[in-house]
Amino acid sequence: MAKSIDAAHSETSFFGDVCQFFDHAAQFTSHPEGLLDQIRSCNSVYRFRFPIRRGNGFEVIDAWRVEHSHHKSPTKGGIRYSEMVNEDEVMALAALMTYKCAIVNVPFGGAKGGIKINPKEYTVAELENITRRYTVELIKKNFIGPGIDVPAPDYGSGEREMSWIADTYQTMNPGQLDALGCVTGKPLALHGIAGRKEATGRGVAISIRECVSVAEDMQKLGLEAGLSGKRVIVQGMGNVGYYTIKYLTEFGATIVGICEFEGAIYSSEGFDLDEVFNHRKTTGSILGFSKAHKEFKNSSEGLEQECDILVPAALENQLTEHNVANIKAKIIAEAANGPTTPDAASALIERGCILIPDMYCNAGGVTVSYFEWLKNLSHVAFGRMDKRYEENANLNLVNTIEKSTGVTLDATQRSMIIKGASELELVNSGLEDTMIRSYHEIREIKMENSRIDSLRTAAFVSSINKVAVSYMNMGIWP
Ligand SMILES: NC(=O)C1=CN([C@@H]2O[C@H](COP(=O)(O)OP(=O)(O)OC[C@H]3O[C@@H](n4cnc5c(N)ncnc54)[C@H](OP(=O)(O)O)[C@@H]3O)[C@@H](O)[C@H]2O)C=CC1
Ligand SMILES: O=C(O)CCC(=O)C(=O)O
Repeated sequence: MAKSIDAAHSETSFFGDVCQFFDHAAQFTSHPEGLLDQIRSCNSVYRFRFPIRRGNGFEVIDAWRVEHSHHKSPTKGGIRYSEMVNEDEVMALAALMTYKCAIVNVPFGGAKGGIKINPKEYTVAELENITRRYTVELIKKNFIGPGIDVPAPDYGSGEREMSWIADTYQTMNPGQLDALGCVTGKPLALHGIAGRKEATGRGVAISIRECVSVAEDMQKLGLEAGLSGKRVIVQGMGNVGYYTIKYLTEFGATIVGICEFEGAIYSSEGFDLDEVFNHRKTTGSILGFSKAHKEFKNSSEGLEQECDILVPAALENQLTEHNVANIKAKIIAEAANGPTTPDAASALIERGCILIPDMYCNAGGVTVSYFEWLKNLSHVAFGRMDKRYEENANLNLVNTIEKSTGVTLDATQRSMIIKGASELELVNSGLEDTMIRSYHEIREIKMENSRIDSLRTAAFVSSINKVAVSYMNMGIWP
């Protein structure tokens, strides 16, 4: 059967790349081509334009929302604010959301949004107008709602934009009890959830920690198991990159390189995240940091320096046929969506590198978004009902044990045992469990079939199978 128009996208397009990875993995499944075509294609592509007032005139803004798959509702995915955004990119990112949610068992279909602006060139008031008008356009076409399609932050957007979306949706839907579940990544004060801002980076760090914990796999790379002392280069110090560095450092890794838009820095002794962050904030550039041993005005040279692990956490198409030969890392952790082209990925795999695929590696964000959505639907913070109950039960247990054994715990031991879990602790525990479990799920799929060449192929096999089961169970209506 002929492939859909979507799948036939140019081989050089980002969506084409995602379809190429999909098709490679699909050969390890037994689904009919019609079903595979349904899974692979984007179900709804909404492209729209709207005007905003600017200076003495007005400007027309291009925007998109793509719902890739409705095998589960709502659909879910961030909104990218970037002057480079285009329809192909939003389609690719929406498709990745479908596979990502399936891998980590988050019960959503995939979606993504895009607004074609460079947010740095707009005032806060203009950004608010753009975001609110974008939301209204989604409402008009039924492309947003707690049970329909739930946006979140992505490149160029964050808590502030999510607040404007929530407020606009709530205003346009007075009395809708679950209205705040229309978007995730909101600030805590607007019923966001503790830990969402850090979640993607935290999840990336956990995915890497899990990967390097498998001694058998590390031995093949000539590396010791464990993160301690592993040299890491991170590209992008935005939301995802910043928290990835923070948690990798906490887990014992050494950040030897950081690459940003304007250049890259390298130090074999490792960087302190906040020193570099503050230097960039004060001077406007990562370059000129006094503790760097080397610096590169051409940022991509930073990716090619000596390290064990490379974490692209900025944008797609960073590792390509043009630079892959110079990459020294043995492990590539795709914190960004789509940072490695299919050609570069094949070269890395052939060389024996481990590639932790984006659709798993950065799934911590949507995992915690799912927790936020659940919190919004239940109208109660996690831990609120049971924290005190748990503490009282633990206290009774400790008292009973002390009494029967004659051993008295000191104050620190007592409070550690008695303490009930806070929302943040529950969120982090759910995130950690999800990332660890999913890593081994995809690794197992790879190990079970020697023809499956990479964790990405295994991840696609896992998600194709899960989405296929949903579609088969749903049947076709009418
Ligand atoms: N936010 C989230 O929860 C999730 C994000 N992702 C993905 O992670 C990636 C990063 O997103 P996020 O951190 O949210 O975005 P941000 O906008 O917070 O940060 C992106 C960072 O990357 C830098 N950057 C951009 N281009 C380059 C480049 N060519 N070389 C080096 N640095 C560059 C930016 O620099 P500057 O400051 O100069 O603009 C910025 O510091 C994207 O691919 C996104 O889709 C995936 C899952 C969830
Ligand atoms: O948190 C979410 O819902 C989605 C985040 C996102 O856009 C992504 O994972 O790429």
